[in-house]
Formats: sequence, structure tokens, C-alpha cells
Amino acid sequence: MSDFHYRDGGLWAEDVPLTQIAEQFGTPTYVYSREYFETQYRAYADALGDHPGLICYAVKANSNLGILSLLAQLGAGFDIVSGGELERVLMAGGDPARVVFSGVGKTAQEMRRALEVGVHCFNVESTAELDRLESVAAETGARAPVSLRVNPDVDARTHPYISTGLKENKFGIAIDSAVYAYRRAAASGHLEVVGVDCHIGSQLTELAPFLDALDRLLLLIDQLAEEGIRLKHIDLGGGLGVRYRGEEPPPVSDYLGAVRERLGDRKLELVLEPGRSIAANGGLLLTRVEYLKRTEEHNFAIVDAAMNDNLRPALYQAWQDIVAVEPDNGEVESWDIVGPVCETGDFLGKRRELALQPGTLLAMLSTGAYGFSMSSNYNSRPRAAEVLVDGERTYLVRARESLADQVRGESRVPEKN
Ligand SMILES: Cc1ncc(COP(=O)(O)O)c(C=O)c1O
Ligand SMILES: N[C@@H](CCCC[NH3+])C(=O)O
Repeated sequence: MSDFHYRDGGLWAEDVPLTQIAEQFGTPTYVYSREYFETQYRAYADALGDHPGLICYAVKANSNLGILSLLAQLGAGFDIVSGGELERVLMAGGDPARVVFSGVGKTAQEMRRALEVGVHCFNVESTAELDRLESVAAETGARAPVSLRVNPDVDARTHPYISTGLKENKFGIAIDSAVYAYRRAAASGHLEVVGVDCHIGSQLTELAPFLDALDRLLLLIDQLAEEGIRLKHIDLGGGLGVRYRGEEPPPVSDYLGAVRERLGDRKLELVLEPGRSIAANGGLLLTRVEYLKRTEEHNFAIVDAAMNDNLRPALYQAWQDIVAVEPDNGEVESWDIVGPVCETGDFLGKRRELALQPGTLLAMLSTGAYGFSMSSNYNSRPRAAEVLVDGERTYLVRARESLADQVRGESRVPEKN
């Protein structure tokens, strides 16, 4: 039985009916299944098996402390892209020695803090960043562990906004010039070269681009070894896709099986940074229909969640399934499910076949990744509550924002005299 399933005519999260969650916590609310996150993390850990390495969950996919803490309890590592994400990991009980620090714009302050707590490595994305890291390390007297993020120029065959491993993208150091950057890092007394990293994109549904990137990285590793620069680990980033509609991404075991086979008996630790494949199908967004509005063109169902809660449809024209929590036998019609935000792009789904009434409770599925974490206060809307379900228990892992939360730090100005 899946973690979100119909039972007694209604949709449940594990052993809790979603109607109960809506009643207790209101809507819109993100609902997560603990079991799902644990199963997905374990799929990676099991597929890694006895091969040395780290599964570093990409915090940006879902950075709620409840989620991070349950992963920390399983021994997960974390992939972070900001000082804020680092502090979240620490607050959740994560081990800094299992943290890899990615991102193209690390500040000196963020570097200092990461050195202080002792992260596993910095995934350095440019030579300018290498210079900054070297001077921060020199200042603090630490030796910074460095893995260069190379851009292997591989087509991930995914949405252009979430493809990151092509020459034209802003990420990483071009693989052709990586050797120079490695020589530069290896010659520094303040930097310790430990690995190589790449991340070619997100929502990949085929293995070939991952394996092409891996092959290119292995060539680089051999070239570096000839110069006496020996790497301890290879980090293939995240990117494994999930099923939103008809996609059939390869199972984690096939992916890691193929990678391990390619690595053969090389003594290279394997680091992975999965986000979406751990989180997406572990969450849903619970929302209620406020109004039904029929025009000559369309039927609109205006719900209480909006693009500020889930930006993916507006940003990528992403499709995520929307289902009724208590399917009734009313007349099924085609509806555009839209939010209250003043933007034409504020939709959650178009042309959805549903039987709706004002007050109908809906669940937008596959929203555990890049859902709440990309939400905002646009239109001064409070960000949604987040509830984690564990069997029959519910934990409010983030309270719905209040107006006071929203205006904290803002102030009026005195009248002009
Ligand atoms: C550097 C890095 N690592 C890991 C991830 C996680 O990717 P995904 O959620 O596709 O697994 C991302 C986001 O795409 C990323 O930019
Ligand atoms: N936010 C994106 C994925 C971007 C991943 C970050 N590199 C999504 O919702 O699909």
C-alpha cells in the first residue's frame, strides 16, 4: 500500500485521513509521509551497499527541519547551497562532516562558518571562488577540502530551466579547463584537493546522460592521476527523476548498479546528492475549493492554494496530479484549478477532470520536493502549514505563518516634514 492511498472512500496519509488533517490544521497545508522519505533514503543507502561513499540529501528540495531531522537520524549526509541550509542541517542534528557545500555564489562568511564546523568538502564552481576559499582558509588557519564541480557538457534531456550540465549553463568549471584549476588548487597550502563533482540537471528519466557524465569525469580523474593529483571521491550530484505523470525513471538500484559497475575496482568513494527522488512523492498539498466560476472559455475552480505555495506549474508549466480527497459521484467536468493570486500564471493545473463543489478538498500530489521550499509571501499570503505523518501520528512541523511572522523586521517611516 502506498503512503498516500484511498481507504473508506477518502484519501489517507499513512494511517491518518486527510479530512482530519484539513480539519485540525486548516488549508492550504503540505502533508508529508515519514515512511516514504525513509524508504527512498534507504533505497539509496542500500544500493550504495558496501561501496564507500555518502548519500547527501539535497536540502533545497525540502528543507523543513522535521524532514532533515528524520534523514539525519538515518545517517544521511546533506548537500547544501547556503549558510541558511547549513544552519538548518545543524539544527536538525545533521553531521557537518557529511555535508557537501555546493552553489555558485558562496560568500566569505558562509565559507568561514563551513570551515569552522568542518564540512566534508566545498564543491567549488569557479576559479574566482577557489581564490576566495584559499584566502578565507588562510585567514582562519584551516585547510579547506575542495572538490571542483566540473561542467561535463552533457545534455540531460530535461526542462531547459533545470538542465545544468551544458556549456551554456552558469554551473561548474568547463571540463576542458578543469586540469588548470586542479593544478592551482593542488599547489595551495590552504586547500586540500579531495574530489570531483558534477550535477547535470534535475528530473532525468534516463541513465545515459548520468553515465556519459561519469565517463567524462573518469577520464579527468585519470588525467589528474598522471600528474600526481589523486582524488578520493567522485560526486555525481542529484538529478534522478520521479513519476509525475507517465515518466518511468530508472530505479535507484539500476542507477547505482550501473555506476558501481563503471567504477569497477577503482578506489573512489561515491557521493550522491539526491533531492527530488527522495522527497517529491512523499508530499502533497492539501487545498480547498473556495469558488467555482464558469466563463464562456473555461470552468475555473478557485482554491485556497496558489502559485506562492507551489511555483512549479507557473515556473516550468509543470504537471502535478490533482485529486479529490473524497471523490463523490457528482458530474465530472473539466476545470482549471487556479489560486487567488493576481497573476494569470497563477494556476495549479489546467483542464483537470474532476467533480467539484465549493468546499471540496483537493490534494495536489508529488509536491514533497520543490514545493514549500520554493514558496513565497507574494500577495502577502502566509506560507502554508507543514504536517508530517508517522503512522497514526501527526506532527505540525511548521505552523502556518501569521501576519506578525510576515511583517517581522519591517517598519513604517515617519511623515515627511
Ligand atoms: C548541486 C545540486 N545537487 C543536487 C541537486 C538535487 O537535484 P535533484 O532534486 O534533481 O535530485 C541540485 C538541484 O538540481 C543541485 O543543484
Ligand atoms: N526547482 C526545480 C528543480 C531545480 C533543482 C535545483 N538545481 C523543480 O522544481 O523542478
